[in-house]
Amino acid sequence: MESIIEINDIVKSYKLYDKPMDRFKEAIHPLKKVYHKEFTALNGITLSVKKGDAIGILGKNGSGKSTLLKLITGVLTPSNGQIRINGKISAILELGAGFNPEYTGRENIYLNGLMMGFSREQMEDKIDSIIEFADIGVFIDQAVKVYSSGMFARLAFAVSINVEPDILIVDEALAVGDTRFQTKCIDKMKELKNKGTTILFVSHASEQVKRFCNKAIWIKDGKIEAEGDSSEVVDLYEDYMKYYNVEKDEIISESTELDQLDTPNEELLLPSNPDILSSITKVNINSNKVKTFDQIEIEVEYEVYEKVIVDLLLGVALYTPDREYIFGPNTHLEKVEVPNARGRHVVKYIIPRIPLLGGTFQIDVGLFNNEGIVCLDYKQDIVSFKIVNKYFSEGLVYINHKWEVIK
Ligand SMILES: Nc1ncnc2c1ncn2[C@@H]1O[C@H](COP(=O)(O)OP(=O)(O)OP(=O)(O)O)[C@@H](O)[C@H]1O
Repeated sequence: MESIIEINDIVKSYKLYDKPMDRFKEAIHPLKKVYHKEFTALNGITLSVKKGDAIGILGKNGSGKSTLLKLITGVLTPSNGQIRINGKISAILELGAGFNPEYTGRENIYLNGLMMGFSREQMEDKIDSIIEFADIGVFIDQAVKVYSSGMFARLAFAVSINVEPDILIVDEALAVGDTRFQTKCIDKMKELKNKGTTILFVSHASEQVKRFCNKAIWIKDGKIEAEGDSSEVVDLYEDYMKYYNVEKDEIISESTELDQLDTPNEELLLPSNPDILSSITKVNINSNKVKTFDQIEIEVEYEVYEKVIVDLLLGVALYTPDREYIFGPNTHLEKVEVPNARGRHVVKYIIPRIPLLGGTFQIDVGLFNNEGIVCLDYKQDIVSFKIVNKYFSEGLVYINHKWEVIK
């Protein structure tokens, strides 16, 4: 298949000056004295992106992700190497980039359209759907300098995904939007992906990359450390982050505390924040102390505040006390339908024979939509249980096995 982005051995170095004045001194020095140090942010990146790929870009802070995206969009030029782009790019880079702060939202839509090569007439056909998607009310006719980061994200998304790009670049922009808007954006991104748009997607939530992207690259210290199937690259990256205890952002969404939700009647609790579409209201476990091969039952009660939440899924994850992830199935992957209409629902998760050996284990419960990309509610360590046995084996988990004496 043809490649839409070809990157060949690019290097990007920045000049670092100790003082702003040094830049000026260097520019005017008659003997061309050097006042800067070189810092190489990207060092020999080679990458070929095929049309229709959704590529996740992983890497800890400062690893060079944004630099790579800025090179692809042409905001920066490489110090060395070549980039070949074979289509129209629409990018959501830093919030507010590409907007004129003095112009209104509406004027900025036209401005962005012009930069993308659309005429004013062509933009006139698109403006209503862009404004509807952004959904920022009267602010659309206010200067964007008064916008909140959430409004910026809405406008930037609305423009970028409504201008029929061949390549859509999203750098962390989803993180600022509220749940409802995130859902809308993911739906639209999926639609574009299905139509063959190539998507480059940076997210600190590596689970989002696993679920949305088919491929991923991991950038470490300005070089590609791993690339390939998104699930494999995310696992490698997560292992590294865990092993080196590298700080990373939590994926956990805002959530309401369970105790305040414990109501005796069947009336739905109204969330304090209209952005909450669904919440986990109770989690029970059948027993806090069991033996290996006993049955574990976890009952999850949750509420849906929308008429219906499309693709609602429930996940239950099992962890050791030091947050080693043991097992985390979800209803989407296992094609189980859970109730998703307005109301209070209860779903039971059953492990008929728990194979874990002794120890204390923690349970996380999460509600998501969009195949697990958008988190609606997440409760970490919500219940725990202990496994106590008479000594019969060692290790974390009992694995079926047999012994054969050969000689
Ligand atoms: N204009 C600049 N001048 C000097 N150094 C820069 C400049 N822009 C970025 N850098 C440096 O280059 C490195 C890579 O930055 P980049 O923003 O690409 O990383 P990132 O992976 O996108 O990080 P984050 O996840 O924090 O956004 C960092 O060490 C950063 O400090």
